[in-house]
Amino acid sequence: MTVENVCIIGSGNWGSAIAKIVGENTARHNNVFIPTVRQWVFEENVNGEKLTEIINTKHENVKYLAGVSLPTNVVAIPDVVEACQDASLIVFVLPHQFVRGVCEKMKGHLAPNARAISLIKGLEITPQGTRLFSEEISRILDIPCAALSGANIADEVAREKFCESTVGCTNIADGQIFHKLFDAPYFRINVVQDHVGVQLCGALKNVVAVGAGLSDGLGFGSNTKSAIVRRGLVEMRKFGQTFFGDVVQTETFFESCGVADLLTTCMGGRNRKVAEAFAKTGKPIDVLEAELLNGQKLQGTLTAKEVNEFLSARNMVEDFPLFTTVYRICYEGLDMHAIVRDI
Ligand SMILES: NC(=O)c1ccc[n+]([C@@H]2O[C@H](COP(=O)([O-])OP(=O)(O)OC[C@H]3O[C@@H](n4cnc5c(N)ncnc54)[C@H](O)[C@@H]3O)[C@@H](O)[C@H]2O)c1
Ligand SMILES: O=P(O)(O)OC[C@H](O)CO
Repeated sequence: MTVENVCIIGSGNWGSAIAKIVGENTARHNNVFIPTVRQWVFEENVNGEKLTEIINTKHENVKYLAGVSLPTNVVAIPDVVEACQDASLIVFVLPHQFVRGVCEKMKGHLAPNARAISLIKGLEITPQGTRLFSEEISRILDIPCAALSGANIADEVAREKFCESTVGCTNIADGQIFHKLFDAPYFRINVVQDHVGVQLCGALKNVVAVGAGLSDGLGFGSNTKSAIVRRGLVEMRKFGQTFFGDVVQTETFFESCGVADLLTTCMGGRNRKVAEAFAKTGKPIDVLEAELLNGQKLQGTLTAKEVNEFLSARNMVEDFPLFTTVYRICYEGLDMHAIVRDI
């Protein structure tokens, strides 16, 4: 059996939580994986010290996942080329706005047997249409790419509170390897072959979460939020059916990446939190992101804009009233009460 060499690209809130799981699993299954996991960390100064040095000495990402110990076999590296060299399994876990730039730097430096998995929740919009991040990574780096997504708020996963997640992988043998890399007693993995549906759910739920946060901020109750969640789920499935046809399976919406992630993100996620504050204060979203998230990045408003560009180009904004209303409230100054009036 080939021994797999793992690297992680990204070290934010989710990147750090997943590094804990991956580090634990490579050490446990040392007949399948080389125990050392290299993690590319976007270098920054934290209280006068380099974040990579803090991670490598204290074994804690004090900025993005404070209070959680990382396995000592996870090694932080500031140079992305050095981090990915010789890796056979590459885990991408970055805010979606940075993916293309980072992949361009990695291009031409990968091992011939490299395969990737994307944990990114977002969509890449191109003039031709939407592109999933697995496709964008495959296109730039010329390697196969699977996807992992689920009802996984990073802080809860890192504190080993039980949850599930979904791996979407068309190659069955690689799906089994990814199962070994991520599955843990507190992080149960189900592997499906619909990697498109897995990613579509992960991206679109963030737009619904913004709607749920607006509802909370305006003082509506559980019934209203449930209505937004239900309509969001309908639009997510419709988006999949309309633009990806039979490639996206209805069953995928019942996996952790589907309805479960939609629920958790609308109850406890960062998109919900910032949208609630937006409805309460009227401050610009980017100001609230900086004030409330300590360097973590919001995905839902950006995805709402990207989805709107995609739908506008096809004259289809009215077919997705919730996605469109979230966009108009966040970017066009539409009255926030439209979140219940216009959907
Ligand atoms: N946090 C969660 O609970 C969670 C759970 C599941 C999935 N996700 C998804 O995982 C992905 C990564 O999210 P996260 O929570 O790890 O990140 P995050 O929101 O904590 O983002 C901060 C990260 O972005 C990096 N960064 C900042 N500027 C950069 C630049 N110019 N170039 C490259 N990197 C830069 C920072 O160094 C840091 O690692 C997202 O798609 C998110 O939707 C997040
Ligand atoms: O905090 P959010 O809104 O980015 O959501 C986090 C995760 O995607 C929940 O699974």
